[in-house]
Amino acid sequence: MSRIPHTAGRVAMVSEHASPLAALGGPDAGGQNVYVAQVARQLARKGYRVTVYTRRDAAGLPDRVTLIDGVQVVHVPAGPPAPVPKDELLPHMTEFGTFLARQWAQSPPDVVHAHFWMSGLAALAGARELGIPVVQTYHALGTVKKRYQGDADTSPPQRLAVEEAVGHECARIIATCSDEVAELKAMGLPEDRISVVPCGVDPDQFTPGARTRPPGARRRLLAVGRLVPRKGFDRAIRALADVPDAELLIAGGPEADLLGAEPEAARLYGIAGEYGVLDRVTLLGGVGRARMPRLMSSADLVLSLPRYEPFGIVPLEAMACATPVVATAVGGQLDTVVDGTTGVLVPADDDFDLGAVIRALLADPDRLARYGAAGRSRVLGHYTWDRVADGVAGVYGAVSSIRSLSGVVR
Ligand SMILES: CC(=O)N[C@H]1[C@@H](OP(=O)(O)OP(=O)(O)OC[C@H]2O[C@@H](n3ccc(=O)[nH]c3=O)[C@H](O)[C@@H]2O)O[C@H](CO)[C@@H](O)[C@@H]1O
Ligand SMILES: O=P([O-])([O-])O[C@@H]1[C@@H](O)[C@H](O)[C@@H](O)[C@H](O)[C@@H]1O
Repeated sequence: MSRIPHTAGRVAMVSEHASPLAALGGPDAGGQNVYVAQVARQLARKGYRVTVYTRRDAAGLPDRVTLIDGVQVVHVPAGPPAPVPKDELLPHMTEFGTFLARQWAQSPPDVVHAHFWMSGLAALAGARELGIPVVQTYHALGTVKKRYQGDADTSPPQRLAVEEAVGHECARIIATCSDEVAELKAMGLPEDRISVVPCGVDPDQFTPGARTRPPGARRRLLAVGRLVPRKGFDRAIRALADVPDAELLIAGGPEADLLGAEPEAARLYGIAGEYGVLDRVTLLGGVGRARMPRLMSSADLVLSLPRYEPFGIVPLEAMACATPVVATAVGGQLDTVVDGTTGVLVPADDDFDLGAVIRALLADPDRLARYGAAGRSRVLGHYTWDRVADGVAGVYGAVSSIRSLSGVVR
């Protein structure tokens, strides 16, 4: 592709805790980081100039980093220049918003795209006086998190009210799936200001690979995500007890040699011990982006078993690798995984006999191959980051003076 002149418009993305430069798999680094990095890259390819504002979480970071031509990442001073759990960041959003207001007064973007509720707050603080339109993507909703996590939810108490206020004030909300639209409507947010644009996958990075393993090797089940209880890795471990000829790999968390200090890793190994499958479960720790496609292609099945999931990028990555998915019938997985075509949707409730579903699939190579091929073709048709960026650019065009160049600049 030849170098593209940047003519389409200036986009400011605000992603307070989720940097496109971060390593993935920890409690606060996952899908939002991937989304921001990928959409920013694709927009730049289409001719937009994108600046991503994310919190400075280490003293030595440069003020500004070029991600690729057309995408800059700015490290915003807001709170201590050290890691802070995202649920403790709210008090630093005033400083974040003041920084944005100062930057944008000097050099205003055409549109601001805020990611997560706290970014919405900071983005509106920076953009309000200047009249710059703010587009909001929540990635996760406090109402849903509270419903499922109850007292275990460590979000600050202001989250629900701020989330709602941001939704009322922003120019447009981008929801990622129909389930999220229903949740937003239940919050009282106006449907006519909600656009649905899903998340995506890079089909050139995530490609089908050889699934060959040495003779006699166990069948491989894989689960991937931030190493947090709500991702349902415990369900995958319990199901493994009913699938005698398989191993389960779990990717997520810090680097493998630091897993020992991770309470969630200890909890999962404890469950594996209790169910007698310790010798067949391996926690890999955080797996880098370069290794992920090969890992996903090496699996016979990817298990995505969260109790709730706003969207879920992991099933798309598996499908792009032609690996069938067993997923809980929740959130965005209801849109992406087609039951009986690209995988199997299972109830999120713990009593369901997951082992039986997995055994039946592993015993049927034709079905696995069929589901894998259908998954790949589904992501190519609906879920590439390139398409996602077109959808996002369409929303920018609707709320700002940016002329949408989707489909023109390639
Ligand atoms: C609870 C919640 O808020 N979930 C949402 C969150 O992402 P959340 O982080 O929960 O989950 P996702 O499955 O969407 O994304 C995880 C990403 O991290 C990657 N990964 C994970 C572990 C690892 O070791 N290495 C690695 O690269 C995965 O390959 C994937 O690309 O925002 C996403 C983007 O809106 C949504 O799709 C999720 O529904
Ligand atoms: O699951 P959760 O704790 O609400 O919040 C998550 C963040 O911590 C994570 O960084 C991000 O990638 C996800 O999109 C999601 O927003």
